[in-house]
Amino acid sequence: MDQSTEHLEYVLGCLRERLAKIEENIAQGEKEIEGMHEYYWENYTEMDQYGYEDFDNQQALLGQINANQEQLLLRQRFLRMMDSPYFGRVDFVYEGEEEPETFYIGIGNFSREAGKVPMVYDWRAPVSGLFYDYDKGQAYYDAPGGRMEGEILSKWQYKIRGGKLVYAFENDVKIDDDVLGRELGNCSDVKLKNIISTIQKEQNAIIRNTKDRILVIQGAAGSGKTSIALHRIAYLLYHDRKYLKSSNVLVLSPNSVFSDYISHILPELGEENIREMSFDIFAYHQLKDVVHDCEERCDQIEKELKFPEDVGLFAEKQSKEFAVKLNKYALELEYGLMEFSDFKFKKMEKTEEEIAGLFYSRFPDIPLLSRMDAVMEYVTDEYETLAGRDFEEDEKLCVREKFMEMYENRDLYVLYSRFLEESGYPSLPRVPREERRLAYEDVYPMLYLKYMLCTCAENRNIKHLVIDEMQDYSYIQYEILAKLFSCRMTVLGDRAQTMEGVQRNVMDFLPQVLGKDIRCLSLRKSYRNTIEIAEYAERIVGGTDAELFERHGAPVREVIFSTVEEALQEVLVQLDLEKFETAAVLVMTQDAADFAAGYLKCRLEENGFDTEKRFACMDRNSTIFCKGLTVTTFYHAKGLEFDQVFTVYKNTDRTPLHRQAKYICATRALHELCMFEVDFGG
Ligand SMILES: Nc1ncnc2c1ncn2[C@@H]1O[C@H](COP(=O)(O)OP(=O)(O)OP(=O)(O)O)[C@@H](O)[C@H]1O
Repeated sequence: MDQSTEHLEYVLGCLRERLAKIEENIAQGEKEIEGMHEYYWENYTEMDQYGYEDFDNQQALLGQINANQEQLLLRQRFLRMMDSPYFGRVDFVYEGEEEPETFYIGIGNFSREAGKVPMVYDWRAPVSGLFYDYDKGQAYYDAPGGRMEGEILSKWQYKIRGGKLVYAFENDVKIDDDVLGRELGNCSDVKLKNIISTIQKEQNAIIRNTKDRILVIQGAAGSGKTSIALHRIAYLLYHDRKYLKSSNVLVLSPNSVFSDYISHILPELGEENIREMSFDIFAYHQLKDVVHDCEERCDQIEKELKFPEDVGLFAEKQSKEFAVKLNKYALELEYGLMEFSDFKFKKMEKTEEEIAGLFYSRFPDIPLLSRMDAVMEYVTDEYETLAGRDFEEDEKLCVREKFMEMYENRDLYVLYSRFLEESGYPSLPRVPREERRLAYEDVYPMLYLKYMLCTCAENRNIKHLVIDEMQDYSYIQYEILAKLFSCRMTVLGDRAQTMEGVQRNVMDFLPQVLGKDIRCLSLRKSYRNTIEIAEYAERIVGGTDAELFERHGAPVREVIFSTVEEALQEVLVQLDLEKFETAAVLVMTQDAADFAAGYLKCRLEENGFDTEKRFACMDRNSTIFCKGLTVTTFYHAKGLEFDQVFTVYKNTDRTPLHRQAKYICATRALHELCMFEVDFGG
């Protein structure tokens, strides 16, 4: 047995022992909990009348439950480590010492007994930085007690699966790229995978950045932005357990399956999953008292694809200039909207002047439409104190109604529509609430106006916000986000993947909106695609400054067909789900996706393919990312990747938005890409 295997056996043995002890602790803990329950039920009638004993019992029970929970989590981690206890090793000699120390690095800390020196270090521990940041030679890491300097004598990389050593390499011959190449050459694990064994130096600097409140990562398609953002969250959770819990982190996701797509990274890294939110759904919830329905981003994209010459006022209405106009309008409403009058309810009285005085002088900082509530509460409190009694509920309603009558109008829909008209834009249709469907171009401006006119509850529970695909959010959306969240942020994106005709660089305005303490870092190296695919994709957008990872594959196949059916027939010929785990047919519009999905599903079923399990047509309502073949639009495929991609488009699809769409499709492919054009004449 060689040294590597011997050490592995030794660590696995220790893990087994520790697991056996944990099992004992869990069984013992469960017994204790059961005993406490029994004791309680047998004795609760005799416990002291003040509840002290009851309280003590509850505390003890809670303590035991927490202790057991901790043991269960440890068991989970160590069971995972039985499969692969570590993936790296650094032999490091501290300055002034002679003997090197060996550090094994894995998914989590492991020591033979709780509190003893670890046999394996968590990849997020300070010492593990040596593994990611340095080759052999002088190196240092920053420990809580200060900087630790020394020399790396050797560095090793291991692949261990099912407790068996697949390979072990000493790392001074630039094996990094070999190992990474092998990892990237594998078929996708269906969902996004953790990359802890091959994190690159430039990526590590971002993951371990704790200094900057707002970190913006700009990077080429496939440069690992999403992966890094999630590893960064895992790192921050590990280093700041007291302040940050998984439930304090929120991801703004680009599509409805994204949450499923990233769902197993954090649990794999021993953390609980984080929350995810679609901004469009959030906006709808915020406006549903005012309108019946709101269009989503995908409705807007579909419109732009179908009627490219009539893109409407979308861009204009999301701009800074438009937000400035809305600000001005909100200021004008300060006086224009108010119709103060004398107030009288039973013996409670106030003159028009008194109310206006309170409104403008006492509560000037409260947004206009929420301010009258403050005035009402003030006046009511005053009266109730003097009268020595509180109003009944129905009286309160009556009082509120009278106060609210002092607004000429409180309907946000009407106010926004008036603004449009006054500013020279077409107004909104005058229809009852049940028929109000808000066009996408008006959703965020109306929400912006709402937050100017009504108090917006800042989301204090969220302490870290991740914004993926940052280029897809507009100025006005960032203004809204800034009002909602004042927490730390990781913002990531790629301007080359903008879903509009013109590529958007949000860094042009982000510092104005989020403040100056933004650090912007870029990732130039792209890992997802083979060289052939990446170079092809670059040509679509006229080049990017991405550095490509040297991994070769089949050339991109470009074929022209006369009908969509012929193109889809060829998809069936080329589709290789023996070789690949995931494949996708990506098209421009939802109609095209529905047609392709219907056609392919029928043909696949004729051939005995299990479409229940291995086929999906992904649309705005999908929430699961599946193995097998997915048919969807380019905009739903944002942020995802597939082993084999077929893009089917028409030869007439030639607008700048189509170009962006093709780029997004092409960069989704890991190993094989087919670009199928259908000749519609034209
Ligand atoms: N250091 C790494 N080691 C192994 N794989 C990596 C590494 N960095 C990135 N990858 C892989 O590259 C692919 C792209 O990563 P990811 O989806 O995070 O990139 P992205 O920049 O968010 O892409 P896009 O903007 O195109 O959606 C994934 O398969 C990921 O596992």
